[in-house]
Amino acid sequence: MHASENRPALTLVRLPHAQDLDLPAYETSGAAGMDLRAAVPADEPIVIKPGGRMLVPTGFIFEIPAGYEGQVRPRSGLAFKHGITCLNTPGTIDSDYRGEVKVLLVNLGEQDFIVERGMRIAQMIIMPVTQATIRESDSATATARGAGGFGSTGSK
Ligand SMILES: O=c1ccn([C@H]2C[C@H](O)[C@@H](COP(=O)(O)OP(=O)(O)OP(=O)(O)O)O2)c(=O)[nH]1
Ligand SMILES: [Mg+2]
Repeated sequence: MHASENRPALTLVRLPHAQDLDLPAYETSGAAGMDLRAAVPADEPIVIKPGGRMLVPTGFIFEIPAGYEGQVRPRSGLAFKHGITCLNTPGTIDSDYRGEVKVLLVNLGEQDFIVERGMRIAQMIIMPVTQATIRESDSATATARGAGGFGSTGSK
């Protein structure tokens, strides 16, 4: 466990359809993310067809502390074994969002994928984030790179 004084406080609000689900938690002491579980009805699993996408509820509101964002990222095991990933990865959870966190899964595999209740479908990372001040200018300042990009410095 890392020193608690360095950890931002995260409040989770459990929604009625998540009553029996485990609270999202870090699975190991050094885990970067806490796993998110599918809050789908036990008798109505979600089926994601090959090439299809589905929005999967997690059953929780995350009150992300000011100065942080939530990032919803895929789990590598699901990606490797089933071709299941998050379509909009990393999903952005704003600190002022008070709706249920949902996970947009896409099936890049060849088989139907069945999302069952309580399945760990993605992970949530809490990251510091900054809002810039924004101003408009007529021209950009000069640099050595200039407008070069997309391989302009060579491949070796
Ligand atoms: O994977 C995700 C991504 C987003 N959200 C929620 C939280 C986030 O704060 C809100 C808006 O997300 P985003 O800004 O990425 O979507 P948008 O299409 O720009 O919607 P909006 O106009 O509501 O900002 O949707 C999720 O629950 N899961
Ligand atoms: Mg937005």
